[in-house]
Amino acid sequence: MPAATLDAFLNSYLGPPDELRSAVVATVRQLTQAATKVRNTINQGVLGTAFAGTRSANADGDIQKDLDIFADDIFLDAMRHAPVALYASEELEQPVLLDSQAPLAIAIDPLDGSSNIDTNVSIGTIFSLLPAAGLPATGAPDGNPAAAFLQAGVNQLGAGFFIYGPQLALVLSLGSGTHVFVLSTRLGTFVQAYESRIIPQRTQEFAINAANYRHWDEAVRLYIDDCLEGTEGPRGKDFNMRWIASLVADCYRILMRGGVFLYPGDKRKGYRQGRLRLVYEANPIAYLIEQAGGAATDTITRILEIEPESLHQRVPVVFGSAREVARITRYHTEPSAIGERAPLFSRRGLFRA
Ligand SMILES: O=P(O)(O)OC[C@H]1O[C@](O)(COP(=O)(O)O)[C@@H](O)[C@@H]1O
Ligand SMILES: [Mg+2]
Ligand SMILES: [Mg+2]
Repeated sequence: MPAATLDAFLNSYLGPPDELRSAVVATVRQLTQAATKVRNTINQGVLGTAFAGTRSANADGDIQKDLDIFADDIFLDAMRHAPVALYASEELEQPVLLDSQAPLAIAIDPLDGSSNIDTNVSIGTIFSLLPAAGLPATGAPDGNPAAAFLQAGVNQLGAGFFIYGPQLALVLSLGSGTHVFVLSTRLGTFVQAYESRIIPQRTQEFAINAANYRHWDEAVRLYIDDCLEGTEGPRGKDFNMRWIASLVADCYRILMRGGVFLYPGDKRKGYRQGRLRLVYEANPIAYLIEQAGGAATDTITRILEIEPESLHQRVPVVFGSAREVARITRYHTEPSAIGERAPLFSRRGLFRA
């Protein structure tokens, strides 16, 4: 039976006394309060006129909108009341040290899908919870607090995202399945909507920004070409395409009905490693996807096994239905098979679903 509320779910996760577990639970509770505040501001749209304009660039060179900064402030403030040692954000060059004795480190994308703010399309907040204990974290020998975040995504204690869409939903995994909670304004609390989502293994739907076609590597082009050829091509079936340009919304759709998402590296300046950030975008999304039976790679390597080299590093990302993700890896690792393709579709047997 699904737990009726997020509170019930968190209480059942708590189990016997355990410092890390209770820290995770306390932090998720603070995050939900902060997300509700951000949601209330988003609901104002342009009436919250303070959020119409743009600011300067963030650590990664992206233009920061006022709502990016506002959300960052709200979440940082909330984490001051949580057992969190370090707060790392897309919007801050360096992590903020909050409490050197606390057991957790949080990495966050406070406002994902910024380009959709003005267009009334779903946006979100992505977070990754890591252990801070035992790391050079709080007093790194080189004085670098970012070192706490340079651990592979398999170390995550939990991950999730809020989606500010028609519903305010929380997609959460604490290591046993990926669960969805929706804010009930009637009850004033998050209520479980889906317990343990399972992503179908196969799919006929892909998500990619096709405007970058000419910049992609050969393997990505061939994969998309084969999908587009539909019943007349080597896949022998028609595909559908979606691209919301909000990672949270594209991920939510895949959790609900399957599909595959690609943001590969490409030949544009600064895009060799794609656009998405490993520590606070790819890792938490990969954790949620794997916990739902899907797969996530950088086209070849499992995202969760990549050792980050820097806090804001980018990574190519492919995630979703496991068989489709594996197929995309084969386009990258079996170039001889790709070479045998058209005009006779001699790869037909290998690549047919
Ligand atoms: O505009 P593009 O190149 O299609 O990129 C869209 C992608 O960029 C992002 O908006 C990056 O996230 P931010 O908005 O947090 O920078 C993703 O949500 C989305 O998947
Ligand atoms: Mg983002
Ligand atoms: Mg962002």
